[in-house]
Formats: sequence, structure tokens, C-alpha cells
Amino acid sequence: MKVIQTEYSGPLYGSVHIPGAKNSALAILAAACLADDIVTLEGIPPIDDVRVIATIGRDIGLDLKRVDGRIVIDPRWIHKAEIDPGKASSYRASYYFAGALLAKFGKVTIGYPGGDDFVSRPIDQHIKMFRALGARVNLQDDHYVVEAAELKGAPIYFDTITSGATINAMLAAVRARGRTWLHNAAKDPEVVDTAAFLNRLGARIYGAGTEHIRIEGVPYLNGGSYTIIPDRLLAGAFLMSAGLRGGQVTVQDVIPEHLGACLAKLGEIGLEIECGDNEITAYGTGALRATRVRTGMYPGFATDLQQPMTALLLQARGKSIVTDRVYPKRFAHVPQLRRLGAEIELRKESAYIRGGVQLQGGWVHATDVRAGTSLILAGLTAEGSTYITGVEHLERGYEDVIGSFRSIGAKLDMSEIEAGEASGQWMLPG
Ligand SMILES: CC(=O)N[C@H]1[C@@H](OP(=O)(O)OP(=O)(O)OC[C@H]2O[C@@H](n3ccc(=O)[nH]c3=O)[C@H](O)[C@@H]2O)O[C@H](CO)[C@@H](O)[C@@H]1O
Ligand SMILES: C=C(OP(=O)(O)O)C(=O)O
Repeated sequence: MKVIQTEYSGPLYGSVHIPGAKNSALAILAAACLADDIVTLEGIPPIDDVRVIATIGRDIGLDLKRVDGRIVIDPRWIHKAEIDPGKASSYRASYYFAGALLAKFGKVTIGYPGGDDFVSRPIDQHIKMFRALGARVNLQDDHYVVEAAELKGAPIYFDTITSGATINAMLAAVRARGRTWLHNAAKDPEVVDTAAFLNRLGARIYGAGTEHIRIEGVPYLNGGSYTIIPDRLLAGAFLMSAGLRGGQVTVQDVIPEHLGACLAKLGEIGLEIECGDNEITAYGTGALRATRVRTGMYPGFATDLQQPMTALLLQARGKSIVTDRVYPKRFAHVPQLRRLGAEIELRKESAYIRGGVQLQGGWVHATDVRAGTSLILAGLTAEGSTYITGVEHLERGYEDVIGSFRSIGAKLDMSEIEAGEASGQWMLPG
């Protein structure tokens, strides 16, 4: 079993290259199934979720290989649209295979999406969207079946703003007959990226990045090359690390506009931010100010940055409140931070933080990707050693989390231990 060990680290200094965005990569790899020729993708990070997609690809005849850092995909030999339920449930974005394979195959059998556990992650808007386009959705115990002899464009209104269902609707509608409107669509950069990729292949998607997206169905899609956007969520977490002890961290190869809310909030609590064309530097200038953060769908403050922000606000003397309206139960990191001595109370959809308390090392468990980042940031400020288990969650989304943090001077390492070695630690008071 893997364990990350962190040690108290002083101010962090240095630059980190930001790889391609996990959430774009997962959408665009599935979207490539819609093409009728070879697709080459640049910037796809070598993370565990991508490795699962490669094994799904092998099962269905999607030829996918890494050549000189690029992913080359040949979708012409896909021979079935039945996705192994276990594989589909081992990550979140498997639902994109339903949207991407439906127009070509008329029937997709697939397991329910997995991914990070925030207690409730409904897919009702995906189902509503499929039905609006003329498909039947049949929900079984461990899988569901989406079926349509022909997909027909339609107006679709999302009852809530969802990036997943917006992307999935674009995938399903791009080869449907006629026009589809998506109203109350998500505006996330990953939505825009997926639309730009599909348009590169000859799709006709208009308005991505606004709340109304129009899709004119096309009968086929060409092959082509595309570079995905950098990971704004990784970038945000590294910028936050500059505030822990007053350092200076530059994230390179990013699109600063994608981080608007995060940068504004870091400025509010006392970091200085300098943006170049494709890099951002955060300067920790001393004491941090406590604040109030409310997550929202893009361009709001990202829910995926809520956990690292909570760890940073432990360093801001005074009371901070972090509210997650997107996933009101996304607080599994809080009991773990408490094990390190953090004073945080949970009430409804909010964490009430009393910052400025010195953390002490201990054993903690990462329950999901961003909870893991939060625990690393906290561990770097704790006295003594902190041991983080649940590393597999981090590896779903991070390529080289240890190397990247080390390159800015953080003291941390990863090792293998016997499972029994960790289990005794959970008997300690939480
Ligand atoms: C693989 C991927 O891209 N994951 C991201 C994606 O997840 P995911 O695509 O699952 O999240 P959504 O954008 O769909 O969810 C946004 C909100 O809509 C709600 N909702 C969603 C779908 C649905 O059918 N019904 C419904 O009510 C959700 O409960 C949530 O409150 O966006 C989340 C919100 O930015 C991020 O935290 C995840 O990192
Ligand atoms: C929630 C996340 O991932 P997923 O949607 O893949 O579970 C995340 O990346 O923070």
C-alpha cells in the first residue's frame, strides 16, 4: 500500500509545469470515438483514469496508443458499445462513452459512473438529455442501457448547471439529425475545449462557453489533431501552496483567464498574483487574512479548489467559512484535517475554520483526488511527519504529485508499506 509522507516545510519557491486538464482529457478521449478517422491528442496526462480508458478502448476495439508523448487514436475499428461495468464504475467520466458511442452504434451498455464520492452525484440530467434526443434509457442493477434507432436534435433545458451533462449532450447531439439547443449549459473551460475539439473534426457547435449552445448535427466527423487545455485545478492548488509559509510559486503553461475566481480570492486573503501570457506567479507576502468562500459552477470558485483552499485557510488567523453549494457534502477532508489538530466545524454545506492553529503530524486518509491535495498542503505545515494513505485517489488525477511538490522545495516522499502498518493508526482518536 502506498503512503505519502510529508514533513514540515518552509516557504516554497520555484516553478511547476502544469499538464493537460484531467477533466478535458477524459471528455475528449471519449469524444474521439465519434470521429471517422485517426485523431492525435496532445497534452493528455498519464494518470490512472486515462489508463482505465485505454483498457476500455482495448475491449471495444478503439486503438489508442501513446507515441512521443501524444495519444494517437483510431476509432475506425470499434466493434462494440458494451463497456465493462467494473471499468465504467472505476472513474467518473465513463458516462461520456454513452454519449459518444450512441449515434454510431444505436445502443450502448455501460456501468454507472464512479469517481470521487460526495454522497450524492446524480445523473438525472444526463438521462433527461438522452430521452430528449429520442433515446430510451433503461436502468439496471449494475449498468444502464441507452438505445436510439436514430437521434433527433431537440431543445434541452438543464434544471441545474452541469458540466458533465452539457458535455455529454454535445457528444450525443453532434451526429444527431437536425438542431439541438442546450439551455442553462455549463460554461466551464472543459466544455469549451470539448466543443473546440469536435469542431476541429468538422462538428458544428456554436456558443460553447455561454449558457446557450447550438449544435447542428453532421453525418460524419473527420480525424484531426488537437491540444487540450492545461489543468486549471492543479494550477490553483500549486498557487495556494505559495501562501502556506510565504513563498513564491510560478505555474507555467496555463491559461490565466481560467483561474479568475481563484486568483481573486487568493488576492483577497493577501497573496500577490502576477499573470503573464501563459504563466502565473503567486507571492506569499506574510500573514493571510481569513475569508468566506462559496463555490459555484464556472466562472464561480471551483468546488475542486475548495479542499486545498480549506487547507490554506487553516493558516489564516481568524474565522473563515467555506461553503460548497455544488457538492454540499464534499467535506470528507475535514475529519482528516482535524486529526492533524485543525479546528474546523461542519454545519450543513459549510466548514467553519478557526485558522492560525499549529497543526501536528499524524496519519490521515485521502478519500478523493482534491482531499489528497488538501492533506498534502496541511501536512507541509504540520510539525513532525504526516502520513497520507488513499494515494490511489490522488493518482486518478495527478501525474507526478511528489515530483511537482518537491520541485518547489516541499519535503515529501512516497513509499510502500504493509497494509497492517497503517491500520493500527486508525484506532487513534480522530
Ligand atoms: C470528470 C469531471 O469532469 N469531473 C468534474 C465534473 O464532475 P461532474 O460532471 O460529475 O459534475 P457536474 O458538473 O455534472 O455537477 C455539477 C452539479 O450538478 C449536479 N448534477 C449533475 C448532473 C446531473 O445529472 N444532475 C445533477 O444534479 C451535481 O450534483 C452538481 O451539484 O464537474 C464537477 C463540478 O465542477 C467537478 O467537481 C468534477 O471534477
Ligand atoms: C471530482 C473530481 O473528479 P471526478 O469527477 O473524476 O470524480 C475532481 O477531479 O476533483
